[in-house]
Amino acid sequence: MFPSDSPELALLSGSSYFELQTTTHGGRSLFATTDIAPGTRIYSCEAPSVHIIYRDYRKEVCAHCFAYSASDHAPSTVGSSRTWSVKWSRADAATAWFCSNSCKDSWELDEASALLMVVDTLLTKGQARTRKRFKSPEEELKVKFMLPSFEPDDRSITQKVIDAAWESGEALVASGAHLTLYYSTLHIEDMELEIARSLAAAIVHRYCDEHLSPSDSTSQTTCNRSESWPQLLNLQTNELCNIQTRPYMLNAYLRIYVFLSNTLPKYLRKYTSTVREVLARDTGNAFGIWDGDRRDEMMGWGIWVSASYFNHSCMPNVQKRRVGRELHFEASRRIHAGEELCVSYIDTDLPADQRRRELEESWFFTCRCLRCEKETTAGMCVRVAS
Ligand SMILES: C[S@@+](CC[C@H](N)C(=O)[O-])C[C@H]1O[C@@H](n2cnc3c(N)ncnc32)[C@H](O)[C@@H]1O
Repeated sequence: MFPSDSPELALLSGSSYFELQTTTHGGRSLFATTDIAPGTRIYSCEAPSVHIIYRDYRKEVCAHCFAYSASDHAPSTVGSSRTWSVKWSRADAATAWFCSNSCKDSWELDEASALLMVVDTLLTKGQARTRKRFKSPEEELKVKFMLPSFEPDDRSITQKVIDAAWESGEALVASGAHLTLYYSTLHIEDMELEIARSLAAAIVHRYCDEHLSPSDSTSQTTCNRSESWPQLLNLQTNELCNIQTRPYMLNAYLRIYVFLSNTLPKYLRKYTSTVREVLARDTGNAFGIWDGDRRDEMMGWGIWVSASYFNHSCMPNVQKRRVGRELHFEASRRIHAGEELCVSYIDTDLPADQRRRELEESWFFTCRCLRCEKETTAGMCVRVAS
């Protein structure tokens, strides 16, 4: 059971349909405290604490409600360009697009919004400053050994190795001349820039949360970040299994850390520990922001902190639906008091071995849901019998 002042309980205390429990098979999970009729909205999570819309979609996805202008349901006001026409722009900042003036107004109420656009432009300019060529093979070699590097099939990754790699990153950031050379020859790639943008968004939100006056903190301006930083930190971390599965990601993470540490304005640099903290939690806790129900295109992703407490089942009883910025969770069948409330993270029509592989490779866990347990047991019986 969770103490009454635990961050998890504070976060989920609004629901009369469930309680948080610790399971033997899959960490913390939500359990029904009452019988629930099909179609009942069990929970809504207001807005992501961290999110990113990929650059390629910026003109087509409303910066506030994530409506997609090129979807089948787009209103006729969207012209042949298939982009939204309501804009927010400023000389030293990236432009934001909206599906309506009311979305623009709501977005502007959050004081982090304009700052994010300024930081976005700094990052784009920063990327251009990382494109210097090496003066000589010796210089290239020198830069190569400034940070540790991991190969795709590296089997040596332990928590100690990861900690040491991050310490090297911090030392490089503190190093002056080495940093200047490393940074200018980084050649930050577009996907790394996207990750850097999402981490910069988390940093800006932390900064704004700390610098909002107490009177503001109860106003509408903070409603988009009702789930605060300590609650995000309380999410399960997947750092070790993520890096053990994809060691090369650590190379990218360190490069992004150095890039942000040297690109962000000085007043944001004190928050660069956010980079590792978010990267340890986004894998396994983030939800994709998709274009619609058909899930053809992922336009970005976000962490809706309280929504991350729903475990997975290959026979789910809860359906997740995004409505604008909100995530809604509804009973997909009759649920009895005491049942675990689960959504599905993957396509549950896949055969057992494919589901298992996808959950292990992309979500880093072996599924212990009732269906998988049954199918595994049945498989074992068949193997014994044959
Ligand atoms: C989004 S989090 C869900 C909340 C998590 N249980 C916690 O304590 O923070 C996903 C993680 O929960 C666990 N999990 C979720 N569904 C599971 C399942 N069906 N079988 C085993 N573990 C599961 C895995 O550790 C997975 O990485």
